[in-house]
Order: sequence, then C-alpha cells, then structure tokens
Amino acid sequence: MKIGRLNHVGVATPDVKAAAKTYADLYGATDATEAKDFPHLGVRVVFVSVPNMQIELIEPLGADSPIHKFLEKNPKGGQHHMCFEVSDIVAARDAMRERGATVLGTGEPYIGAHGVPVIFVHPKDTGGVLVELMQAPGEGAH
Ligand SMILES: CC[C@H](C(=O)O)C(=O)SCCNC(=O)CCNC(=O)[C@H](O)C(C)(C)COP(=O)(O)OP(=O)(O)OC[C@H]1O[C@@H](n2cnc3c(N)ncnc32)[C@H](O)[C@@H]1OP(=O)(O)O
Ligand SMILES: [Co+2]
Repeated sequence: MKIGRLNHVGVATPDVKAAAKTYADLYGATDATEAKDFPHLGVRVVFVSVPNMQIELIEPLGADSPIHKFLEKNPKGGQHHMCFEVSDIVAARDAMRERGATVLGTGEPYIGAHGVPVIFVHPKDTGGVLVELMQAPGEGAH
C-alpha cells in the first residue's frame, strides 16, 4: 500500500465562514463551497479549492466534536490534518495496523465529507501529524 495524491489539508477554525473570507480576501482563493454540517462527524465544513487540492475548513459541531480540544489549545485555529487518497481504504487500514500504527475509532472506514470512506491514523504514530486516508473517488469498491 502506498499513499496517493494529497486530497486536502484540514484547517480547524472557530468559524468556517470567516475563515473562507480570509482565504478569499487575503489569497484570492474565492472558489469555496457553502458551509455544510456533518452532525455525525461533529464538524461544519467549507472546502476552498486551489488548483492542485483543497483546504478543508472545519468548525466544531456539537459537544462531542473531535476538534473541540484542538481548538481549546489553538483558539484561533490551525492546521489540523492532511488527507491522502488511497486506492483501497480497507487494504490501507490493514497496512497501517500491520506497520504498527493506531487507526482511530473502531478502525472501520466511515463516510467522510467527500462521500467516500475514510480512516484516521493517530498522530503519535505519524510524527505528530494527524493523517487521514480516503478512498480515492471513483476507484475501488466501497
Ligand atoms: C471525516 C470528515 C472530514 C473529512 O475529511 O471527510 C474530516 O477530516 S473531519 C476532521 C475531524 N475529525 C477527526 O479528526 C477524527 C479523528 N480525530 C480524532 O479522533 C481526535 O482528533 C484525536 C484522537 C486525533 C485527538 O483527539 P483529542 O484532541 O480529543 O485527544 P487528545 O487531546 O488526547 O490528543 C491526543 C494527542 O494527540 C495530539 N493531537 C490531537 N489532535 C491533533 C492533531 N490534529 N494533530 C496533531 N496532534 C494532535 C494531542 O496534542 C495529544 O498529544 P499528547 O502529546 O498526548 O498531548
Ligand atoms: Co479531512
């Protein structure tokens, strides 16, 4: 198993709409989606598209949001995770475990904000960077 293209960089923020405006005003990155809520994932999301990938702006949604503590430590927000595409998310999950990394949650891939299955690898096993792996859109059975 080998990771593929960088699909998005996750950026946690207290306010996705304000953050999207910053990317538009400061960097001219005006190609942004409307904010979309994912209650079962505990985040509100705006995708800002740039030529080779997306910035995934994420705001906590609900008391159990997985990014609450991150924002307590980083109240203005900050880089949260990187997401790489893989050709087979189940094979990738198995490879992470075989290579000694902790796959978060139950380890079962679940549908993320792009509508394809994802997993997360614990930052303790990846040099302090939270890494998300996602089934490459249009590839593999999922
Ligand atoms: C899936 C929808 C969407 C998509 O792309 O489709 C998204 O990407 S949504 C993104 C938000 N969802 C997640 O991040 C799910 C997976 N994340 C988690 O389960 C937690 O965030 C977790 C376990 C990584 C951290 O949880 P929490 O902060 O509550 O726990 P701790 O404070 O105990 O943290 C443990 C340890 O990890 C360090 N940490 C936490 N977050 C990060 C981070 N983003 N990057 C790097 N390191 C991180 C934290 O500082 C602790 O380190 P320690 O040395 O033990 O103090
Ligand atoms: Co993500």
